[in-house]
Amino acid sequence: MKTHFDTIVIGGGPGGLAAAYRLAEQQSVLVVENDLWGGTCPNRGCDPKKMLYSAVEAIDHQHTLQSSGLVGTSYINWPQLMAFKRQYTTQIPDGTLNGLQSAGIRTVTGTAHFIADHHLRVGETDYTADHFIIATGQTPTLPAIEGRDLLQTSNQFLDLDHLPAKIAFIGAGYIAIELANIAATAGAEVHIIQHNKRILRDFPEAMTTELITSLQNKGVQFHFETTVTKVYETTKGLVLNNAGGFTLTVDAAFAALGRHANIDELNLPAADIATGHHGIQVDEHLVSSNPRVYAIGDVVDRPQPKLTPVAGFEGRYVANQLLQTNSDPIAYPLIPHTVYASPQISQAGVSVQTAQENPDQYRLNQQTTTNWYTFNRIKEPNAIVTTIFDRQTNQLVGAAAYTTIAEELINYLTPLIKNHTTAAELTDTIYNYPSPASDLKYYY
Ligand SMILES: Cc1cc2nc3c(=O)[nH]c(=O)nc-3n(C[C@H](O)[C@H](O)[C@H](O)COP(=O)(O)OP(=O)(O)OC[C@H]3O[C@@H](n4cnc5c(N)ncnc54)[C@H](O)[C@@H]3O)c2cc1C
Ligand SMILES: NC(=O)c1ccc[n+]([C@@H]2O[C@H](COP(=O)([O-])OP(=O)(O)OC[C@H]3O[C@@H](n4cnc5c(N)ncnc54)[C@H](O)[C@@H]3O)[C@@H](O)[C@H]2O)c1
Repeated sequence: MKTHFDTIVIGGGPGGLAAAYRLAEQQSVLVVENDLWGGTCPNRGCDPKKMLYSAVEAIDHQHTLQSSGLVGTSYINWPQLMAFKRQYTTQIPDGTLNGLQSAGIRTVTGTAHFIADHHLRVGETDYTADHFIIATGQTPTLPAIEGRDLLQTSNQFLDLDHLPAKIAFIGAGYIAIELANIAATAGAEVHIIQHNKRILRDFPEAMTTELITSLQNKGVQFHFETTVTKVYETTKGLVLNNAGGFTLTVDAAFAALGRHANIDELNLPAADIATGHHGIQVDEHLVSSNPRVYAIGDVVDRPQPKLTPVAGFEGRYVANQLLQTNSDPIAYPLIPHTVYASPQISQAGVSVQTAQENPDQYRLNQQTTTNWYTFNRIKEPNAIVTTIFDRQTNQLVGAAAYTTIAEELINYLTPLIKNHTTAAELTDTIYNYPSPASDLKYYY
């Protein structure tokens, strides 16, 4: 059995797979995965979350169109919605494995750990390689409090057979907000417990404040400036409390206060691979402190957002470095982000906060677009689109949107920012009318 490879990839998620497929065009490649082939995004992240969100979007539209001739109400049948999600997720691990094997990539299921500089052990077998790519991702973080083991995480939420009647989320980032919105729309009583006053700290505050109201209208209850210090079980359910007098009894509680890098099992000191607070330290070429070893995706200690397209971009970048088709330091394109709530908030490029802090450099154009045809047609209750311009060049440099179509709007605006497209150039393009794209010139 072959045990030496040109490159060994540790982790079969979006980052590792992007690297492996590109490398396999010219190299012998082994991928090691210790859990679900395909990684977080398709098994217990982006994709299953958005399968559940499909029903939420439909209910939201039905709700807002009630006064416009759409009669009747729908509700979510959780077990059926979960079956719909599972139809998708159950195919992922085998499909991923078959895809890799068809591309001539060797695969091993097991936990990889280093035993020396270029030596990796999986189970009883030792493997060597000229290069390694660590793409082991992240795991949900549980708070260091009494009773923490009673808390569940997004992994369990996205695979619940039955929706508990009363749910708490600890944290108010992407995961808490997206899952709380799904649970509340599906009929649960939902509480969000946040240690400060801010939700979704990377998104514009004016928009997150609107989102709080929108979620409250769905029945979500926020407990701000509240830190849970103890969790325990009673016959009535799980009790979350703190010494300041906060007590909440729920049927299930989910920790959503961030994720940490999967590095503990890798025995990184054996290969002299340095780590920081947020994972594996890498240079501008994504090389770790060991020149044979690269790291990509969520496991990396870098400021870029931890998102699937970022992991894939880094995977392809490292493969091209190893195939010597690119030797430049990594240069990221614009990275749009969306929180899939009701409505969505999306942004790309220069942030609203940066623009507000630098008024001499940037001009902000914040428009309430609720009454524009596009938003009125779907009875959007409150839509805001903010565009940001460089004062010197008058070029579009950033955008943020608060609407049910924010994800698509930001997908249109991202290339306009990237290509420095002017308003005049936009009027030379014919888009389908009426559609979100035919509004683009009005954001200038
Ligand atoms: C609930 C949720 C929703 C999300 N929604 C979105 C979204 O809407 N859009 C978006 O862009 N991103 C989203 N993300 C983030 C996205 O899932 C990650 O950014 C992406 O999966 C990172 O890819 P990766 O390859 O770096 O890591 P992962 O996908 O985590 O893959 C790493 C793999 O390595 C394996 N592994 C770990 N240790 C070892 C070891 N020692 N040996 C062998 N294998 C190992 C793991 O089992 C895992 O399969 C979401 C995440 C979560 C949790
Ligand atoms: N739509 C998307 O693209 C999407 C969706 C879900 C997840 N993700 C990715 O997954 C990552 C992890 O998501 P997340 O929501 O777990 O993390 P996050 O970093 O987005 O949010 C963590 C939240 O927990 C709060 N918090 C931290 N410590 C706390 C404590 N002790 N008590 C109470 N609250 C506390 C923070 O203030 C913050 O609100 C995201 O950063 C993102 O990269 C992306």
